[in-house]
Amino acid sequence: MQSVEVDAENIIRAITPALDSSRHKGQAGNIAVIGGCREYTGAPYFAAISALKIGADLSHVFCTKDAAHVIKSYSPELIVHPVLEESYNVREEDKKMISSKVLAEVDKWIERFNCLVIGPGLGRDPFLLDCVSEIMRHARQSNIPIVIDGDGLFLVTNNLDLVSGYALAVLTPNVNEYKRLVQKVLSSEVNDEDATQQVLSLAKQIGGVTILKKGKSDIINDGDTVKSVSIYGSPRRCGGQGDILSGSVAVFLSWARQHIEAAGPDSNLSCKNPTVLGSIAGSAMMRKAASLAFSNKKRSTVTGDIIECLGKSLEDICPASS
Ligand SMILES: NC(=O)C1=CN([C@@H]2O[C@H](COP(=O)(O)OP(=O)(O)OC[C@H]3O[C@@H](n4cnc5c(N)ncnc54)[C@H](O)[C@@H]3O)[C@@H](O)[C@H]2O)[C@@H](O)CC1
Ligand SMILES: Nc1ncnc2c1ncn2[C@@H]1O[C@H](COP(=O)(O)OP(=O)(O)OP(=O)(O)O)[C@@H](O)[C@H]1O
Ligand SMILES: [Mg+2]
Repeated sequence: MQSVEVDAENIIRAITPALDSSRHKGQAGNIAVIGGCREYTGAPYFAAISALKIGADLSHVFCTKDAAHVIKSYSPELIVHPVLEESYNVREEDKKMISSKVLAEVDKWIERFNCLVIGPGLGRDPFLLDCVSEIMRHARQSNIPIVIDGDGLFLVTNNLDLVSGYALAVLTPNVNEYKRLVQKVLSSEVNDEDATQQVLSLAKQIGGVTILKKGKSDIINDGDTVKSVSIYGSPRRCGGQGDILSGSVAVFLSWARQHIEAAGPDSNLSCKNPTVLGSIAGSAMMRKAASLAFSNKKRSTVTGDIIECLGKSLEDICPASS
C-alpha cells in the first residue's frame, strides 16, 4: 500500500490566518507545552518557542520547579508555570494532595488553550505521569486538541485509553517510540516493507487518533487515508527537531480547526480533518526550515538554527503582507 504525497504548501496557505489589524491577542493561538523536568529543559523550550515563531500569540510551559527557572532564562517570551512535581520531591502521604494541587493549577488555564503539547522533556517519573494522565483527561473533557510526543508517548503506549477514540489527538512517534507502540498495540515488530499499511492498522487499532510517524518521509494517517510528506529536509539528525515539529503541529492544528469551522463546506481543501491538516503543515514547515538551516550551517546545524529559519520558511509559502 502506498501513501499519497500531499501538496503541503497549499494546505499551509489555506489554513494560515491573515495578519489583520482587527484581530486580538490569542486569536492566532494560545499553546501550552506540558514538559520539562530535572533532566530535560531544552525539549519543552524548543516546542514552545517554535509555536511562537510559527505565529502563535502565546506559548506556555507547565514543567517541574527545577526546570522552570532554566526555561524562563532561555526566553522571556514564554509563560512558564513551575507546577509539576516528581516523586523524589513528594512524600508518600502527600501525593494525593499534591496531585490535586497540580491539576487545579493547570485547570485554571486549560480552557484558554487551543492545543496542548504533552511530552517533550517530560521524563518518566511515575507520580508525574499520573498527574499528566489526569491533565489529559481534563483536556479531553474540554475538547482541547493534544499533540503527544516524547515521554507523553511512553505514557500513552502504556495507557491507550487516554487517547483511544479521541479525534483531537495527534501522536508523533520517532523510530523508537513507534517501535514501542507497534509492539504494544499490534503485538508485532515494525514492518518497513509495508509501513503505510502498518501505520493504518495502528491508527485503526488505537481508534480515532491521528498518527504522524517521523522518518525519512513523515507518514500521517487518521485510520482512513494515509498521506506522506517527503519534501527535502536535512541530513543532520541533531536532537530537538521532533520538538520543533510538535510545537509547529500544535499551531497549525489550531489554525486548521479555525479554518474548517469558518469555511465549512466552502473550504477548498479535500481533507477536513484538522489533526491531519495540522500534522501535514507542521511536518512540511519543519523540513523546509531544516533544509534552509542546513544550507547555511552544514554540519554545525543545531536545533536553534532550524528554529531561526521557521519564519523565513513560512514567509516563502505564505507572505505576511501580500
Ligand atoms: N535538549 C533536550 O532537552 C532534548 C530532550 N529530548 C527529550 O528526551 C526524552 C527522550 O526522548 P528520546 O527521543 O531520546 O527517546 P527515545 O525513546 O527515542 O530514546 C531514548 C534514548 O535511548 C536511546 N535508544 C533508544 N533506543 C535505542 C536502541 N534501540 N539502541 C540504542 N539506543 C537506543 C536513544 O539514543 C535515546 O538517547 C523526551 O522527553 C524528549 O522530548 C529530546 O526531545 C531531544 C532534545
Ligand atoms: N531520515 C530523515 N530524513 C529527513 N528528515 C527526517 C529524517 N528523520 C527524521 N526527519 C525529520 O526530523 C523531524 C524530527 O524527527 P526525529 O525522528 O528526529 O524526531 P525525534 O527523535 O522525536 O526528535 P527529538 O530529538 O526532538 O526528540 C521530523 O519532522 C522528521 O520529518
Ligand atoms: Mg522526540
